[in-house]
Amino acid sequence: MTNTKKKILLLSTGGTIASVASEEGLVPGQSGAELLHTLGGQPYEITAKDILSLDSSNIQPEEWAYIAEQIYQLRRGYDGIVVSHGTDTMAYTASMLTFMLQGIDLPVVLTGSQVPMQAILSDAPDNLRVAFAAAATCKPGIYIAFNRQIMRGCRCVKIRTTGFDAFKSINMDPVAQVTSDGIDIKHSANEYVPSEHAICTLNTKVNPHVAMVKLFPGFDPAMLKAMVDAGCKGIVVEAYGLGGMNYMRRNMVKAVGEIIKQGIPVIACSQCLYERTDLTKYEVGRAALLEGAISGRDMTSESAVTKLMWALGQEMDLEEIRAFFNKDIAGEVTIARP
Ligand SMILES: NC(=O)C[C@H](N)C(=O)O
Repeated sequence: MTNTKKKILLLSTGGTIASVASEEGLVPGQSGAELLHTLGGQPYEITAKDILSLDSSNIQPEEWAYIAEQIYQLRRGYDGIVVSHGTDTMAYTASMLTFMLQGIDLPVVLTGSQVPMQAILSDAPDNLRVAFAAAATCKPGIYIAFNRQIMRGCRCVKIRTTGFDAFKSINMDPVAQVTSDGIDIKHSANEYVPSEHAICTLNTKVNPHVAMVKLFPGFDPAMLKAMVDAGCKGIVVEAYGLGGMNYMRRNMVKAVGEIIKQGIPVIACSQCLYERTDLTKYEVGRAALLEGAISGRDMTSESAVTKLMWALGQEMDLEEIRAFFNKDIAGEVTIARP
């Protein structure tokens, strides 16, 4: 008899899901095999591999590159991959994997939990079960599975510190959900993102010399210039509302213009979680646009900053980065106006 079970690879990286109590507080301590043991039997053939054991607060560009390499090198022979990961920076990792692994040819599903797997009433078993089901049935792509929803990774934001409903898919419905009878997953049409890459490519070059600044009334634009003087090669500004920036008294618009004239890209995103940036509507947005600010449109800040790091890693110049931000690489941005 042939074995028809789907083959899934579990890559464990740490996070609360794998954490155990220590005198210093919760620390990752459980292996992927231990997570699987607690979870119990699954209708898949699952292989576990521990690649990191970190709280995700410690996951940085070096770890993104390593995770991407592991996915790229180990993916052959599997129907899908689940990456167990801390929740704190999961949305950043998912976004960056989207850019590092363009044209990914199997589903890669990140998941984690708010309560360790070891705790009796943890959310970990449910999240893992849904992640495995997603890895077995979703179209190729990078996803986050959490609290019964499967979301495009590059659209996700962590919105809760402790609640089980920790992730929201921003400006795009979840690509799939667990059905109310709990038997299946209901997939939606926006699960599939056509890729320019016919084959999966691994490109882990990033430039982490970027800054992300949340604007607030009273912010001194000289700070922005100080960042550039300190070696910053690109800035994401979380501006107000549709992307507006102040020019009165403290002239943020002028500072942005001066930085762009030095060839340094400035991406204008919104502090608002939902809906898009539109620099054309108000004078305070148009002024920034005239100075050369690049609109982040409906991207999350997590996606914008990782896209910028990746673009700078490819040594794109200002105009190439502008063109790159006008393109949808893997479902992270809506280019056409509704
Ligand atoms: N819920 C979690 O996983 C939080 C943890 N500090 C982490 O991100 O690794």
